Amino acid sequence: MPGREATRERGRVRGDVPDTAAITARSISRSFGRVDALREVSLRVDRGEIMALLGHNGAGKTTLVDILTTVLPASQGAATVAGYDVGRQGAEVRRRIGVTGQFTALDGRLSGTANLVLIARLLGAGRRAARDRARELLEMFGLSEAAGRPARTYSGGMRRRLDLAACLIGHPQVVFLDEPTTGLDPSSRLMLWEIVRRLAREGTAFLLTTQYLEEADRLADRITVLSGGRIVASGTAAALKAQIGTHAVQVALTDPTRHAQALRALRESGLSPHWEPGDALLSTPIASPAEVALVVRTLDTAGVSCARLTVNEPTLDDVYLAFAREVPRERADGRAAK
Ligand SMILES: Nc1ncnc2c1ncn2[C@@H]1O[C@H](COP(=O)(O)OP(=O)(O)OP(=O)(O)O)[C@@H](O)[C@H]1O
Repeated sequence: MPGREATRERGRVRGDVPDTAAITARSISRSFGRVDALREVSLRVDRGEIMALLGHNGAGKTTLVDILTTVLPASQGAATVAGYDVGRQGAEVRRRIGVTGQFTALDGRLSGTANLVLIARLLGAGRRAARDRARELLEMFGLSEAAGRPARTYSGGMRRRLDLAACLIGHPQVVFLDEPTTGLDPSSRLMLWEIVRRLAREGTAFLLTTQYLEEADRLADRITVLSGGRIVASGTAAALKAQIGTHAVQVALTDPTRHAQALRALRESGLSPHWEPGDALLSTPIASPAEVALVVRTLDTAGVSCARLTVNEPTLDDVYLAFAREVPRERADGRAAK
């Protein structure tokens, strides 16, 4: 529609936002009373890029996504999505984004097709175009066979796929995925990753929040780690891994009650080990394979013996724990600063 297009171009934020930017956030802060949920967060996601947002519970992920999707105003700072200012041009932003979870209220009595057709019609598509788009998406998500069944008969995984299909109906330029594969079986997970990659290759930008470090590692072009409302690390998985060390040593202790002692000794040797109750292995990133000897010597001197020791590439767990630790825990929990 040329008129609408012209209005869109006039409304586009002018200035320093280059054309390839799908999301820009500059010094975004948000407080809830005395709680600083986000503190001076700046990031950029380009068209066709997949960015993963990693963080503990309460790190600020939802708050950031809510601000970028115009659900919440920022207390400070500015952000654009698809070229529009989220504070001043909310309707323009909303027209160009897809948000998963938004359609969890899909009508269970309606079939998969009927649900998608209804949403397409609400977005202004003609009857024929709505049906075509619904068929295309149901096929893309492996739901063609179930297309005629009421959505309430779908499994959890199928409903999640239908939800993502629903958020893609309007060909959004930017898609926000909240924990996209939580609860999905491995094959549904792979299918979803494949669809996301394909859409990204076609130019759609994705911002996904995930607790699955493997998901961020395998799917995202770049990862942003949030802790206590601040960005504590950002970069490709490879760059983040390189920042904390080239390898990680994983150790299974012969006596599982000696973890605290092992952690203390390794820290005193200048290493950054981590282990949580319930973990089978204690892991510590090292700067070079030569430092394996330091780990062995340290544990030996501390009188802690190992049942097994392996050397691997650092995992995102190593990355996450190394960076997130830099913010005091009470901040990560979101409690107000003194
Ligand atoms: N409406 C609100 N009122 C008060 N505090 C809030 C509100 N929304 C969020 N917070 C606080 O802001 C901080 C960040 O919360 P947020 O939900 O953004 O974190 P999150 O990273 O999405 O966590 P989760 O993984 O648990 O969803 C938390 O301390 C939270 O308690």
